[in-house]
Amino acid sequence: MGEMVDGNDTRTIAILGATGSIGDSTADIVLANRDRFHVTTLVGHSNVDKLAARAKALRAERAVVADERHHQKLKDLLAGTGIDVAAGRRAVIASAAEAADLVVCAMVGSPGIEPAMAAIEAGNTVALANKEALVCAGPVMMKLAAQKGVRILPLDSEHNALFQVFEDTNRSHIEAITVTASGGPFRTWDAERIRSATLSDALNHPNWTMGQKVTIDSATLANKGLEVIEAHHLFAMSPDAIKVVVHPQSIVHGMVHYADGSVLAQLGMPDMRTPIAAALAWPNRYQAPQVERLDLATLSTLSFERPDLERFPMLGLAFDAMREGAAAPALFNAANEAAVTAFVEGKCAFSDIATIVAMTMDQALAASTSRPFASLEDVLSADQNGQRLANAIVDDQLHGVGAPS
Ligand SMILES: NC(=O)C1=CN([C@@H]2O[C@H](COP(=O)(O)OP(=O)(O)OC[C@H]3O[C@@H](n4cnc5c(N)ncnc54)[C@H](OP(=O)(O)O)[C@@H]3O)[C@@H](O)[C@H]2O)C=CC1
Ligand SMILES: CC(=O)[C@@H](O)[C@H](O)COP(=O)(O)O
Ligand SMILES: [Mn+2]
Repeated sequence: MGEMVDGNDTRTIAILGATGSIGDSTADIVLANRDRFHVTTLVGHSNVDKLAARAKALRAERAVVADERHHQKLKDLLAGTGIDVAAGRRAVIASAAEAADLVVCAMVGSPGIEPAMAAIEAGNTVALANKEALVCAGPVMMKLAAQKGVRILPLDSEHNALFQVFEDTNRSHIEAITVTASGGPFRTWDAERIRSATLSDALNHPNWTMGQKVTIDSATLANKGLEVIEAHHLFAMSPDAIKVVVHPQSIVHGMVHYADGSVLAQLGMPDMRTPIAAALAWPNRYQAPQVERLDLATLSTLSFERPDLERFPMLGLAFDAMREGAAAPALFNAANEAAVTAFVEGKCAFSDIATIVAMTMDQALAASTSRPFASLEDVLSADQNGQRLANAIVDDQLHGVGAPS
């Protein structure tokens, strides 16, 4: 990536997931720093109206839609603009592999694994929001990044916070890191009420405006579980050195605990444009004029509490998966993706998400000897296996049991 020497460099940037929530925040930062970026490719899945509008607004070279059924419409929308158009999964992966100073990986879920790996294989710096890709591919992805000398810049707010602290301090004598959790919309709900939570309840995040899947993950605390595994790989921290604390205001995003008792933290308003600006500008700083400035005296209260693993079993399951290693994190993620889809489709109750994940992991791990992943194929196969098992549990065992009436 081009280093900022005089503060006037221009970075080429590709954005995968350009039409999503992270895509929105990334576009804001690019537009606020227009002369800093040259946008190569924007990738979306099916929202071609938004993709075309964004490609024009960001003056992108190319727009790629993953779902080929929308190819013609995208061509029509961008006719006469000079913006190239492509479609299909191969084109998405090829976009990630094109030379760019930064590839923002912000697709949701395991479909983002191969594009992220392709970007790293090509030697591109990756700005990673798509935590599921790293959770699934962990050691394979980190090994490839090390081999290729590729830096993975975290966009996830907590990991970006920790990255910022690490960048500014000596990375020795670290005892632990803390990832904060808002606690989600059900932080104060009792177990019975959580059991029958509706989709609209789950989408009512107290602090962050995000895509549907990560918002539901925040409600189950699966998001925090994924983030713990993400931190394990990104920062090479042992499972015992990764802590989670519930912090309902989402102002303190991450903390690093040192051997002398010091704890360094990064703070900011809950707005993804701050971590995105920090990652896209690294090792410098760019403008994020849209972000409300932090005023602690106005906020007045920052509170912290322990997570409750009984009401939120997904967090404990994620710690188990991280400690088990090998296929377990990919299975955890795959089962969660399938269970969240089932919940969204009304096929299971909110609390069944954890049941489906626990059953999937028990079945999968009992049926195979757990060996470390050697390749991307191992990762993709565990993902498919986890999705298949979880979907079978939804169809065969939970059918009609947990579904809301
Ligand atoms: N939103 C946030 O604040 C945060 C998000 N993250 C992580 O970032 C990732 C993205 O989250 P978010 O932006 O909220 O999600 P959204 O659902 O808002 O956006 C997802 C994006 O991915 C695209 N997409 C979905 N499936 C595919 C596919 N198969 N191929 C190509 N593109 C695809 C969508 O296209 P289309 O619009 O056309 O469907 C859209 O651009 C997730 O992994 C999430 O956990 C992490 C921290 C914070
Ligand atoms: C903005 C971001 O980074 C999200 O991943 C956030 O962490 C979600 O909030 P929760 O703390 O509720 O999971
Ligand atoms: Mn996060």
